[in-house]
Amino acid sequence: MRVVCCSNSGVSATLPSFPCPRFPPLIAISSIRFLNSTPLRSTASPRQVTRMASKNAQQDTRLARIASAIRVIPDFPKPGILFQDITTLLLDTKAFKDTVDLFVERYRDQNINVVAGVEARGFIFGPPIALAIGAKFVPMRKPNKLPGEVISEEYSLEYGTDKMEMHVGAVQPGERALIIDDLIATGGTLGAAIKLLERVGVHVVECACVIELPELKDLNNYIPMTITWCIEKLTDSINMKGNGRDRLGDKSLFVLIKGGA
Ligand SMILES: O=P(O)(O)OC[C@H]1O[C@H](OP(=O)(O)OP(=O)(O)O)[C@H](O)[C@@H]1O
Ligand SMILES: Nc1ncnc2[nH]cnc12
Repeated sequence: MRVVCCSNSGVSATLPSFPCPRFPPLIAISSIRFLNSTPLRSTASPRQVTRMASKNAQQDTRLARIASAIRVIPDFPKPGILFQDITTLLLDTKAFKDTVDLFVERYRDQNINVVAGVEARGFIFGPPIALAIGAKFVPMRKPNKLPGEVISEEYSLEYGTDKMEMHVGAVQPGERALIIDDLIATGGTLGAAIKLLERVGVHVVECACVIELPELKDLNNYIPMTITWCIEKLTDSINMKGNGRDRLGDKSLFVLIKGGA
């Protein structure tokens, strides 16, 4: 999987993971990571360089606002989970608009016909993006929710399995799709959405999420390995190469914010 973090600017924000009191206030950003920075081309004129620099600064501000509008609630829905709560992002009209705008800016010239949103939180971000880029919105639902004929795909959760469904006829072979969800953890959910669309001949251009969580199994893997290997893995993570690279196979993933484990 290729992971792209707000690659237009080369910037993504990082959410802190820290012990919080229950229902903490809106979090502050601990750091902003500069990733995949697009080098300024030597052929750019001074005016172009200034314009690019000011665009990057504008995107930094937007990502900082988005990151600080996401609330982290420890031990929800069960002990040990740091829940990334995007409902507080929806309360901040500017941060919500910035979130939608960043996706729209990336996808509006990509000839995308379908925005597929994953239930439930992909239904929040998907429709405004679909409307803005002139694509139809297709809901990817939990089982037994869609009334018409469906195709379905089973996928693994940490414990057990789940199923995702899509209406037959909602998409056509050859269409170009963007898959939207709020968050990627194991990648099982997005993987199922990719399979469903590809089974009916749709080209999945990219998956996009607001937040990416690091894969816990990656972190566990650090423990028994050699110090050199650990340093390499950590360097990869810092450069956004290691984390979650295999979660979606070779499919590209675009994320705005890196959440803590
Ligand atoms: O990458 P994964 O490990 O598959 O996890 C990510 C999924 O988990 C959450 O949804 P959840 O299943 O909690 O459903 P909900 O949005 O209906 O609450 C989240 O909104 C993603 O859809
Ligand atoms: N930590 C988390 N916060 C919010 N949604 C999630 N889905 C899976 N893990 C999650």
